[in-house]
Formats: sequence, C-alpha cells, structure tokens
Amino acid sequence: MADEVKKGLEGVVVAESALSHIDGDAGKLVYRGYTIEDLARDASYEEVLYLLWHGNLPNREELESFSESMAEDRAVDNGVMDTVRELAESDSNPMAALRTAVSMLATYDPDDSESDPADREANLRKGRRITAKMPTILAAFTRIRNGDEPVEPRTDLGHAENFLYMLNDEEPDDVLADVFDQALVLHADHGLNASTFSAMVTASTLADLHSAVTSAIGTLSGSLHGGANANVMRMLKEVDDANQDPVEWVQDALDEGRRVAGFGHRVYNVKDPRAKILGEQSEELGEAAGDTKWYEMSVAIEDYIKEEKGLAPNVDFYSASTYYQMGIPIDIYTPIFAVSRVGGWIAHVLEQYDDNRLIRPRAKYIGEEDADFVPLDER
Ligand SMILES: CC(=O)SCCNC(=O)CCNC(=O)[C@H](O)C(C)(C)COP(=O)(O)OP(=O)(O)OC[C@H]1O[C@@H](n2cnc3c(N)ncnc32)[C@H](O)[C@@H]1OP(=O)(O)O
Ligand SMILES: O=C([O-])CC(=O)C(=O)O
Repeated sequence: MADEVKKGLEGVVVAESALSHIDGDAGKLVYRGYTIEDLARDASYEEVLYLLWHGNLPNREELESFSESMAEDRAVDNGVMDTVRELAESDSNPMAALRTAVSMLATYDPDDSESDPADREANLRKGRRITAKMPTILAAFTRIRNGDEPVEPRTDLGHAENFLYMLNDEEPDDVLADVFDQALVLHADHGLNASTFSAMVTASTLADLHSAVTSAIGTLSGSLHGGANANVMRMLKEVDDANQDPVEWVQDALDEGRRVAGFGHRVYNVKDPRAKILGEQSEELGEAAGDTKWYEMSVAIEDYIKEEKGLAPNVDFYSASTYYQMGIPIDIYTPIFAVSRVGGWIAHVLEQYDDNRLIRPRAKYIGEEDADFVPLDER
C-alpha cells in the first residue's frame, strides 16, 4: 500500500472542499450545491464569485457593493501596463503575458507582501483585485499587439460586458454580454483540476496568493488542460480550410494515435454538463448569424468520437466555436479561461490557508541504490 503508485493521482482524495462537486457518472456539476444550469442561466459571474468566496449567494445590496468594489479595482498600474505593452509588442504568447503581468501585480498590491500570507481579509481584497484586473490586462494585450491603444475599463458595466467593451472598444449587445457572462460562470470552478491543485500546492507552502495564481496560470496553459480550447478551434479551422469532412479528419487523427482536443476527462464518464450549455450557445450564435457550420462540424465530430471511442466532449469543445463566433481571437481562449477560473483558484486557496498542511507526496524510488562514487578524474 505504502508504495502503490497512483499515476496522475487518479482517484486520490487529498482535501475536503465545500466549493464544487462533480458527479462524473450523472454529468452533474454544482457550486456550493447550486447546479451549473441554474447558475449559468440566472446568476452573473460576480454573483458566482461572491458565492465561491463568501459561501452564500449575495442579496441585492451585498451584490451591488461587491460588484462596485470589483469595478473600482479594474484599472491596472502604469508599471504593469508598460510590461503588458512590451510583451504585446514583442508578440509574446498571451498566456505567458498574462502569467507575467499577474505575477507583477503583487508588487503593486496595496496589501503588504510582508503581511501574513494566510490573512483571509487581505486575501479577499487581493483576490478581488487580481480578478478585476485580469480582463484589463488581457484586453490591453490583445489590442496593443494589433496596433490599437488599450481601452480604459468602465465602472458602469458588468465584469463580462466590460471585458468585451475593452477588447473591441464597443459595448457588446445584450446577447453577447450574456453568452460571455455565462461562459465565465461555467468556467469558474471545477474541483481539484490540475491548475487549482497547482495553486493549492503553492499556497500550502505559505507562499502568497499572487504566487498561487501565477502557478495556476502556468498549469492551465497546457494542452491537456485549458490549452485545449484553442486547439479545438485550430482543428475546426484546419478541417474547414482544407474543405475536409470533419469525421474523416478525426478518423485519421485517431488512427494515428493522436488525441482529439476537447474530448475525454479525468472525472466525467459522460458529456460534461458545461459542454451541453456551451453547445447550445454555439448553435444559437450560428443561427443568429445565419451560418451554423462550426456547430454542425462540432456535432459531427462529437457523434463520431462517441461512437468510436466512447469519449464525450469536455468544457473546451464547445467554448471554442462559441468564442470564435463572438469574434474572439483563438489564442486568447485559454487566457479567457484563466480570467474566469481565477475565481475558483482563489476560493480553493482560501480553503487551503484556512486548514493548511504542506502538500508533499512521495515518489516510489526506482533508481539505483548503493552506487560507488567515482571521482571526476577517474570517470
Ligand atoms: C478544462 C479541461 O482541462 S478539460 C480537458 C481538456 N483537455 C483535452 O481536451 C485534451 C484531450 N483529452 C485528454 O488528453 C484526456 O482525455 C485528459 C487529459 C483530459 C484526461 O486524461 P486521463 O484521465 O489521464 O485519461 P487517459 O489519458 O488515461 O485516457 C484514457 C484513454 O482514453 C484515450 N483518450 C482520452 N482522451 C482522448 C482524446 N481526447 N482523444 C483520443 N483518445 C483519448 C486515451 O488515449 C486512453 O486510451 P488507452 O487507454 O487506449 O491508452
Ligand atoms: O476538472 C478537470 O480536470 C478539468 C476541467 O474540466 C476543468 O478544470 O474545468
């Protein structure tokens, strides 16, 4: 037992959490008991943040005060903005740029870095600032690399609406603002996924919140995790550009032993409930534009992979065509995931600090024992 290796920590329970629960067989996801369907339909991202960070849904007054504070925290210091500009002008990878800028926010945060890293009230303030500023950083980065000037955040718009406004220098219509807000709600938390666990490991050493979030952004970027959403759209574009049958493309990929981005999951054995909602968004956006080709290609791929491999789509599969039809550049899909998931990272880090124990597993040693040391000159 002591030396049994659980590769990828599959099935290992390492913490208690009251934040989100996934029923992988039923395809059900709840945040603090509320179903993702109810939250996506009826709650804003700000409400979900409040729920995750404070433990209950806010009443109107609490929500207004929370949303106002978030909105006031949107502006980013010039020092950070200068770095964002430099990274955008040197065509940095957007996830790397976001990671660098978020790490830098620590230096400008008014809560003293010398203070207790586990101070809950300070972490709620820091967490609010990080979450409020990430969209500003990402929108500015995206505009600057296109040769446009950043658009200052507004305090009179909701979190989702303000991001689209800063990205496009134009207020989104209600449909787009709502679709984006729902996407943020759907991505906000998901148990001990890899990036959240990474944030928890960092926090468990009593490193500070900015370090935990910076670790998590790095972890989210990989193609087996958040990076898959951009790869889904790259695949759909490749199929479309080559005028190929999507099923044939996927058949070839599977025959060559390649993984298809947006399919499979460590916890779900059935379709991810978030993919169902995002699939509906993708279809509706297509119908509104009079062209459902991206949705139809996606459905054809879904049906084939289900039939051939028994694998179902995860959250990344339909967010891709949803964002694409909103005109969002493909390489910022994963940073957008981070803009939402930061809420969950912070909530889990708060839980970790509240009941901390250093996270430190072991490896089963399979190397040599008792090797005879040979001095350098004799090797
Ligand atoms: C937000 C998120 O992070 S959601 C996940 C986003 N990632 C992706 O979409 C990338 C594609 N998916 C994958 O690589 C995997 O399904 C993961 C990483 C999500 C889960 O991985 P694990 O739980 O470790 O499953 P594992 O890698 O053991 O796969 C089990 C089997 O399914 C196959 N499989 C899993 N996903 C896929 C896929 N997308 N395409 C083809 N085959 C797959 C594996 O090859 C493996 O088959 P085998 O037993 O014959 O070797
Ligand atoms: O839970 C996971 O392993 C991956 C995932 O779907 C997420 O982080 O949203």
